[in-house]
Amino acid sequence: MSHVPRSQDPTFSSHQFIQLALDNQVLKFGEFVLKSGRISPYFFNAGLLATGEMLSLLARGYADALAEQMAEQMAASNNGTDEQELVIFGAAYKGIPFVAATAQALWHHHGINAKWGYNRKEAKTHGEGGNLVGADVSGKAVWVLDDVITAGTAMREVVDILEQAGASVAGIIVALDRKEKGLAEHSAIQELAATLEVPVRALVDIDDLISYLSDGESQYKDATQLAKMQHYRAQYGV
Ligand SMILES: O=P(O)(O)OC[C@H]1O[C@H](OP(=O)(O)OP(=O)(O)O)[C@H](O)[C@@H]1O
Ligand SMILES: O=C(O)c1cc(=O)[nH]c(=O)[nH]1
Repeated sequence: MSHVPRSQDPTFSSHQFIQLALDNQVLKFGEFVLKSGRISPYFFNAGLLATGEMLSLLARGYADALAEQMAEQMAASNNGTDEQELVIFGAAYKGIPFVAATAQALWHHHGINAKWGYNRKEAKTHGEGGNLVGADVSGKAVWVLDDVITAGTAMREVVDILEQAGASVAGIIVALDRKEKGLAEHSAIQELAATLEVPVRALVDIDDLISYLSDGESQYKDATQLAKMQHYRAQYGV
């Protein structure tokens, strides 16, 4: 087992992330029923980002994107002298480990002491009760983190949960944007950005994956698979 000191941790690279995701079956090809009911020829199973290397790389991606957003906001406000509070929120379930790892990456790599929390899918009826865990989000503008966005249903649910808790959404970051139709003809990300009037970002998207798979050098290059993905995109993609 090799040890890479933290100071040498790589910055996020979409190419490396896709390579690791393919090598570890996080990205799989076949026939998958999605939350939206769509039948997809590919699936991103973020539950299999189950090593320290992959979790660290992903968390670095979220953290770098958040730090960039914070720097932009600071530059835009009061000559950059305002101290900005950062509250990040993981969407259950897969967003939960990612928000925790991102809070650590923000601290280690950017010196940002973010507050973090997440939701439970089933409200707890004993002890502290409720469906929110971690930092108090009431009255806060919160960045939401999730693994993947398809039709946007999960994200709309999280937005509702946060609004009911008295929070607002400051922005959204997902690891993978499948670039699919949301409620109408625009993509789920475009709809959320327009409705909430906040930045909505993805670390990688389906076009990155398709260009990776189309690369003649890639061991995963597969014309049949690519054709299936293009066919699916023609049906549901934006
Ligand atoms: O944009 P959408 O069409 O809503 O699809 C994407 C959502 O689907 C999955 O959630 P799911 O509830 O299936 O999984 P999880 O509980 O394992 O996070 C995924 O984690 C996203 O949150
Ligand atoms: O739309 C979904 O349900 C979905 C798509 C995907 O690629 N990965 C996932 O976990 N869920």
